[in-house]
Amino acid sequence: MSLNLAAEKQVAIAAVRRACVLTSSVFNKLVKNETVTKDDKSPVTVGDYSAQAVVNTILSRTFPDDPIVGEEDATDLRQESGFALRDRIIQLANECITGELVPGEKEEWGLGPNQSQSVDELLDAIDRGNYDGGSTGRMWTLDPIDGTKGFLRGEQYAVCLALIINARVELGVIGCPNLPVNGANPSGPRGCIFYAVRGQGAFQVPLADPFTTTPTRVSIPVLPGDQLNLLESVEKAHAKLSFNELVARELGVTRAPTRMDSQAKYCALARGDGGVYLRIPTGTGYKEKIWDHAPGSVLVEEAGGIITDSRGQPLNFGLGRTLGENYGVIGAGKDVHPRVLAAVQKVQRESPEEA
Ligand SMILES: Nc1ncnc2c1ncn2[C@@H]1O[C@H](COP(=O)(O)O)[C@@H](OP(=O)(O)O)[C@H]1O
Ligand SMILES: [Mg+2]
Repeated sequence: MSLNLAAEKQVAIAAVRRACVLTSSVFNKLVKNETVTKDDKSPVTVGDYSAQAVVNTILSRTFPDDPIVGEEDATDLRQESGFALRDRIIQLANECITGELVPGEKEEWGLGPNQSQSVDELLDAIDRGNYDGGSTGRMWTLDPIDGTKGFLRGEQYAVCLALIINARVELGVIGCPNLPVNGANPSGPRGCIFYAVRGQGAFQVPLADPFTTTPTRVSIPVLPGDQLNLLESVEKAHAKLSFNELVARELGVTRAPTRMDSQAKYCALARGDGGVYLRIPTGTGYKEKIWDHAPGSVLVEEAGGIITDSRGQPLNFGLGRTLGENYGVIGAGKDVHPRVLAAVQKVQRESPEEA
């Protein structure tokens, strides 16, 4: 049975859009600014905290009883050493919250010129992301800047929000400020929001105007082997890319892989930008976080795809803040997924040093 979730969807899209405006402006003000050195992580810290403050403020107003599993917590900002950072974050969050309403937004969501928040209110909002997760009831997952490395490079990153009910992802919204609106035209206009409610399909809307534009339904086309390519992380520490090469060979994939940071990969897969999402653990014991996969997985499933781990099991969003022991992630269209899974398992058997 499909839940309606119309109100949740509307609020989540609005929250993600606001957070994308905020993170884009942080990038333009701080990262492009010559005074920030290449290794300086402060823009991403400022962007992460303030975007989480904004999204959680909106969720607290609209769904006050829902817990939130968010990536950040405000402990560091409550110490004296964090006060300078805290003040920048509060200012940015309030600028974002008090921006004029756009069509589709409502003042009772805590948005608009009269809704400025106190320091304590915003720190408490950040800390509302400290829920431990679990297998029952409703909870939101939030990654305010997924793909922090991509954000700093001016490449792909995403603002990612999902609603999980009884361990099943029912709603996912992903904002991609730097993703081309049309995957076939990489130099064209950028900035999209993708969303899906389970049972209702997957959609793309422009980030600049998500409520008044007719949504485009996205789905994964049936692709012949020679048109497939692998969608994979940029960061070598996040996934075993040498394993992907062996799987590509096994599948007869001739196209070069597409490397991009963040859940923008799930979005690219969902709209048929030629791919198979493949994330094989590097063997460090790292556990995947639920906020890094919840919205992307429902989006791909609603676009007609399948998401499993390398055993062929569904991802388990009911174990807490992580997905538990890491068996990786495989995402592909329904027709292709069984072949990818078989190829992954074959490489695991035949090249155990890679598995
Ligand atoms: N060793 C590791 N293995 C797998 N994923 C990791 C990892 N270390 C960090 N990550 C996660 O990978 C995410 C980025 O995904 P991708 O590799 O697809 O771009 C990061 O999200 P953040 O950037 O929000 O921290 C982080 O949560
Ligand atoms: Mg992340």
